[in-house]
Amino acid sequence: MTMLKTPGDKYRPFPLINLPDRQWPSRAITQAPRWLSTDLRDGNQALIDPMGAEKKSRFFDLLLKVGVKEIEVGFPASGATDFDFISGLVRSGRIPDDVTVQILTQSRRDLIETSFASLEGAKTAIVHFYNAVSPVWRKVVFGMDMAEIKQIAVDGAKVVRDQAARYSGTDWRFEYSPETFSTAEVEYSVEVCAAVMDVLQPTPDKPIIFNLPATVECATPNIYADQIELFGRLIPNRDSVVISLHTHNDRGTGIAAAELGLMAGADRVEGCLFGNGERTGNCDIVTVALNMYTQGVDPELDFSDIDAIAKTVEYCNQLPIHPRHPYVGELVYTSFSGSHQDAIKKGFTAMEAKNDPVWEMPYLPIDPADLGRSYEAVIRVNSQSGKGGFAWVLEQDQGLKLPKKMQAHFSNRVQSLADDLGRELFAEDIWAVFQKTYKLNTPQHFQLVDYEESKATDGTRLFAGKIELDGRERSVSGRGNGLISSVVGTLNDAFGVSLEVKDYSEHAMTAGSDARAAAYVECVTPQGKTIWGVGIDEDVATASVRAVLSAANAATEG
Ligand SMILES: CC(=O)SCCNC(=O)CCNC(=O)[C@H](O)C(C)(C)COP(=O)(O)OP(=O)(O)OC[C@H]1O[C@@H](n2cnc3c(N)ncnc32)[C@H](O)[C@@H]1OP(=O)(O)O
Ligand SMILES: CC(C)C(=O)C(=O)O
Repeated sequence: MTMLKTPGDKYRPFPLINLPDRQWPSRAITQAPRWLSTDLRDGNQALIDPMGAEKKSRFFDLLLKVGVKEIEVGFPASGATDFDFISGLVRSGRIPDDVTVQILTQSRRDLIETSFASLEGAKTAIVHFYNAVSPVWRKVVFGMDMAEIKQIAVDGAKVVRDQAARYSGTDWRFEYSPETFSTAEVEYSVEVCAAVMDVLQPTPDKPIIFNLPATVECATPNIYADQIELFGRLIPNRDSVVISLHTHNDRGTGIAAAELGLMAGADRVEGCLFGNGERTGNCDIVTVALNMYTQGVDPELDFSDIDAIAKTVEYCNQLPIHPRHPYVGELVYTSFSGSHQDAIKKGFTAMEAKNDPVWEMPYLPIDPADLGRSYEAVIRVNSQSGKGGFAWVLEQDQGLKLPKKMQAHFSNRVQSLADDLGRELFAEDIWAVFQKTYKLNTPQHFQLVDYEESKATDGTRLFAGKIELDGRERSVSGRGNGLISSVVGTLNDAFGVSLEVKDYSEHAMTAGSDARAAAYVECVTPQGKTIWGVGIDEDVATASVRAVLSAANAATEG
């Protein structure tokens, strides 16, 4: 078999929904929905090895920490693992008062009865029952017509109602899913849901949750939004109904569908952390929530330590999270390419300089620090990188802020190293080549001896010390530009090294090394060659002398 030249022979386009006065395209998401985590159910049923009690327990605690208030804890009728976990959880008293657990069952008497038994003793709980309603399932799975399918839902609702009356100590809530909603006729789903309402008699105080799943995502997300908006218009007693979204990601647009569904009037979103779930996964509620956050809307979920959350999720699911997964992947805040690095570095400088917290950052839609990520990984260096890349790494790692012209000078060295090694350059690679280029860790040709610094009455630093070469020593002293001129003059007069200083800068160091000041000097030799010198020292005046000596060493060593 190969891909068809005429796929239309095999596949049909999804029909559009006739909703010319649709409202959702001009709406925005302005508040957090109710969130339902289905990690322990839809996520769990999609795992190669479903979670046992220990992993389920850890996941449950994680969800509490994140702040999820409604948690689908399992499918009690699936077997002892889920039943025991759920009944154990209920009896343990580990369910906080503001958290409601939910279970799922097919709309079948025996399974519903088992499900209620698992929740016996709960203060409050949501019983979620479902049956598929769309044409292919009606025809292929059930071999039933529309009336018979509706009857499955109604019969299930009756069992749910009667079981709730039997276990009257619990404040029961109900959720019904017309499974495969997004591939069914909306009017028919409404008809089935209305029939369920007739049995369960929801009220505005005790509404029923209608979960409208894109069980298999088969259309663009605008169509799902149309279906949700239409359902909301047609369902009777809308104020007694909570509309819940449950999207899957078969076309890769499960998150977009949930977002458009919220714009279309839904109240609640079901999904899994980082999008685990059947086939291509459920809606990733982390991404939906953080998308809201980056629009200035509080999602009411806490992902401040996203890496710890990811670690627990990976452990429980035994599935890795992709390095490019939105918000959490290892590489999602990292730029390797030169122009991105340049823009990000400028962005951080501009953020430091401005006096308000509004995030204006090229290429980074969210501040990684909000999710507990450091800025270190924001820029990494390889052969695709530019000046901004290594300058950032030297600044983060060593506290050095290279002058722009010097970055251009050092750039060739970094580029050659990256090309030679054919791999990422780490901070230690860049620091090593920097030290080598500016003679920082090699035995110095010109040495500084017997030196000290003091503070002048105007607060500037005064330097006094000696330059030494091959046993010959010459004293230099002074401060600021005068000191640099004195060193350059001494090098010329006493040692025959002629350098003209073109540029000089210095700064206090805030990261990395123990030293506290760095100085950079751009010199030109009589032959017109540009040489940069770097000095690092506890004191700024000493750093500046060292910078000139570093240039002199480079000039004399060739
Ligand atoms: C889209 C979703 O994610 S839905 C959730 C799916 N999750 C799970 O299935 C996980 C847990 N499930 C299980 O462990 C098992 O399916 C069990 C134990 C619950 C039931 O197992 P079985 O009794 O073997 O039934 P099975 O699930 O295979 O369903 C087959 C029968 O139920 C019928 N059925 C399927 N879904 C439903 C439903 N929602 N309501 C009523 N009947 C249903 C089928 O038509 C079929 O009937 P048939 O035997 O007359 O042809
Ligand atoms: C049972 C429903 C909610 C479901 O999991 C789905 O349709 O994907």
